[in-house]
Order: sequence, then structure tokens, then C-alpha cells
Amino acid sequence: MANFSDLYKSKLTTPDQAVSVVKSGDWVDYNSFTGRPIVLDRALAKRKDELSDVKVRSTCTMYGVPEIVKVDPTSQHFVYNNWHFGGLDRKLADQGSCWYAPVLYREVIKYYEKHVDVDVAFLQVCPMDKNGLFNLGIQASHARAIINKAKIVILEVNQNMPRALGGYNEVVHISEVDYVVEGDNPPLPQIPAAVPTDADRKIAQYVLEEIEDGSCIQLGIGAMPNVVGKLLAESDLKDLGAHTEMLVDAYVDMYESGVLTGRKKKIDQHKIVYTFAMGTQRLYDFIDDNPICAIYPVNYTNNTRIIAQNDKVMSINNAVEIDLFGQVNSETSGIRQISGTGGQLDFITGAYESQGGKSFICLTSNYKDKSGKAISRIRPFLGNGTVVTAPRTSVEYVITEYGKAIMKAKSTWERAEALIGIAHPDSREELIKAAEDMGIWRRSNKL
Ligand SMILES: CC(=O)SCCNC(=O)CCNC(=O)[C@H](O)C(C)(C)COP(=O)(O)OP(=O)(O)OC[C@H]1O[C@@H](n2cnc3c(N)ncnc32)[C@H](O)[C@@H]1OP(=O)(O)O
Ligand SMILES: CCCC(=O)O
Repeated sequence: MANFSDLYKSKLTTPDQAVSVVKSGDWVDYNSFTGRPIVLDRALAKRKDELSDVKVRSTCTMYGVPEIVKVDPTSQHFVYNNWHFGGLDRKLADQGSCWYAPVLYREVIKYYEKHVDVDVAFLQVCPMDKNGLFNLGIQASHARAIINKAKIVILEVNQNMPRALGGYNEVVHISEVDYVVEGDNPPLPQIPAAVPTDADRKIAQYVLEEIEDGSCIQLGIGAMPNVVGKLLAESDLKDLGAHTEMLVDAYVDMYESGVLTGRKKKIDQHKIVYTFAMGTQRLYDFIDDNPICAIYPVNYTNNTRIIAQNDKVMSINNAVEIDLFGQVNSETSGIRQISGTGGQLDFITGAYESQGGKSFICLTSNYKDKSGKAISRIRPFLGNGTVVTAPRTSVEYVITEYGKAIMKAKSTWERAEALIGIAHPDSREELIKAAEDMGIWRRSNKL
């Protein structure tokens, strides 16, 4: 067997040397989520005064504010773009240091193939193995597409990155890489599940009523889908499966309690399929070298035709608000980008196409703003500048702590009635009045 350590040594360099390849005007990709570079980012930031118009692109910033943003918050030298906003990104965008790039997540690999230039790629990865392979860690997502498109590929090794088994496209070979740097080995960011409220629990209970033995579960981003996962773990359901975009701690609960076996899956039987993971060390330890988990690129996990090959796919996602037409916004507050389209529409569509599948948009009836004022998440119509994440034609179940409403096959007045029926009781009268004004209320409506 070839010995790859000489090749490794020939490519091993310092972060300062490695980032010297970046030129003004370049597009630099930072890998997504926990794969974003740390020492390479720091070294690039040090070159601020000699560089201009360097565009950096990433997905959902973790490990704190990138150094290129810290040294250049007004984007005079580095322009920081993001395919998906987490809590940090929306704050950076508020201050003009980060720009959102809309993405239908299942398509992002095609964007790289067709529309995106990558001059230099920085990826945080696992150490090289005896076969000369670096595992890309817990974000297969579009990492391979970044590598394929990049003119120069630079890896930053982190000994704490879990080794995520595939699937496919979960590794890169030393021969495909230009430079390697050994990083600071930071521990991975810890994202514990949010503490559920009583309303979250009620919503989760409504979802649970719809789930049968053998269902295949997708949990979305945000607090509530995790609560559903916890309740599933405590249920007496049998032989659940997992095919999801994001892997979270709740899947470990389900696996360890024995409810999740993957035995009834039609594809990837017995495997927990995902494209990126975010959670606590318990999740990262579970994934590490565990053949039960299979990481795939996002154009596999989020491909609606792949999703639909499993039966009884249950897609459980959160939203910011919904209007009386059934249009769902899960990513903005007016013109403020909070999150992203991500894979929500992919799973809503794939679940509906799955035999026996269902998709659930779950949201509390009210949102409390910073002053503590309750604002209904069920609104007459979406406000100016608000983005539609899931069009009304795609939405199936909508669940609040006041019940369930089905949107599919319903006319406008039926939708209005069903949604007002699960709105907070304090908002119902106002919503009925609005529905009347909008011409989507009938005298015979039952509320
Ligand atoms: C991942 C998969 O497997 S696939 C599909 C999943 N992906 C998606 O669904 C993408 C879009 N969805 C999401 O990103 C999330 O589900 C969200 C944003 C809807 C909810 O996520 P959570 O983390 O529970 O949201 P949270 O309640 O913390 O609110 C996030 C921000 O939005 C703000 N916000 C939430 N609701 C509203 C509202 N109705 N009006 C105004 N602002 C609001 C909050 O104040 C907070 O902003 P802040 O950090 O500045 O205080
Ligand atoms: C990057 C996509 C994350 C999500 O789907 O929410």
C-alpha cells in the first residue's frame, strides 16, 4: 500500500503561507457549519490591508465571529456571504457585515456546478488516515462541490472533528489537495436543544398523534422539532427510521431508546441518513466512526425523489408565521433575514410524495416581541418584504398548541377557517374581521 505521509509532509505548511495564495477579487469558500476554518480565517484576516474585494462564502457561521469580519466589519476588504443564517449571521447582517444568499438547499451543489466560482477553498477536516483520505467531518452538504470547483484547496486539520462515515462524497484524498495546515483543534461548538415550553409540548403531542410505526422522521431546525424527537424517543412507536438534512441529539435519544431501528426503510435500511449535524458532544461522539450513521451530500438527502422512496416520511419543521392563504414564512421578519429557506421546502415536498408521508409546519400561536407583546403568528397576510419559504400549494398540516389544520385541497375560505381555528383565542376575532375584509370568509364559516 502506498505511503501517503511523504505527500502529506510535502503539502503541510503554515496558515500564513497557505493563505498567501488568495488575491484581491477572489471568491474564497469557507466550509459550512463546524467545518469552517479557524486558523486559516485568522491568517487571511491578517492580510486585510493588502487585499480588496475578497468575497468569502460560508453556511451558518459557527465558532463565533470570523476574524475577517472582526478586522473589517464594514466590508471594505472582505465581503462575507452566507447560504444560511444562524443566530450569529443575523446579528452580523444587522450591522452590515454579512449578506444572505438565497438557496433551495437541494440545489446548492448545482449552483456550484453551474453558477459559482471558487478561487480558494478552506475546509476544516479530520486528520488524514492510512489511505491518504481526510474525512470531511459532520458536514457533507456541498463540501465536495466546493472542492471540485476550487482552483486551490486548503485543508485545516482538526483532531476533534468526528469521522462521519458515508454515504458518499464524505472524503477528500491528499492528492486532490494543494496545502494542509494543522489547526488549533478546537472542540466542536455545543448546541444544546432549547428548553421546551408548554406550548411546544402540546404541539409535539399533536404531531405524535399522526405518526405511525415504521415512519421515517425528518426533524427541522429550531427548538420545537427537537421536542418532537424527545417525545418520540419516549413513545412506544416501533421501527422508526431517519432520513433528514440535519442530525440532532434527539436522534440519539430515539436510537438509544430503541424506537429508531431503520428496519422499515425502503432505502438506506438501518442507516441514519443526514447531510450535516449540530448538537452536543454526545451527538458528535455518537457519529464518530459509527456505521449506523450515513452522511450524504445534500443533493441526495434533500432530493425529493430520494426522500419519497421511503414510506411514511414525516417532515417536522418550524416557521416564523403563516398567513390566511396558507403561505409560510420561516426565514424573515419583514425584510430582516433571520434564517434561510434551507431544506424546508425540499422535505415538505418529499414527504408529501412519500407513500403515507405527511409534512407538518409547527408554530406557536403567538410570538412575544422584545417588549413582551404577544403577536399572532397567524396573520391575515404576510407583511411587506416578508419572504415566502413554503408556498401555500406545498403546505399540508399546520399545527399550533390549539390544534391541527390541513391546507391541502382547501379553498381560501376553508383555509381561513381552519387557520383561525388554531390561532390564539385572543386573535381570532381580529382575524375573522380581516378574513371578511379580504373576501375569504363566508357567512357559514363555523367559528
Ligand atoms: C434542517 C432540516 O432538516 S430541513 C428544514 C429546516 N430548515 C428550515 O426550516 C429553515 C427555516 N426555519 C428556521 O430557521 C427555524 O425553524 C426558525 C427560524 C423558523 C425557528 O428557529 P428557532 O431557533 O426556534 O427560532 P427563535 O424563536 O430562536 O427565533 C429566531 C429569531 O427570529 C426572531 N423571530 C422569531 N419569530 C418571529 C416573529 N414572528 N416575528 C419577528 N421575529 C421573529 C426571534 O426574535 C429570533 O431573533 P433574534 O435572535 O434576533 O432574537
Ligand atoms: C443550510 C440549511 C439549513 C436548513 O435547512 O435550515
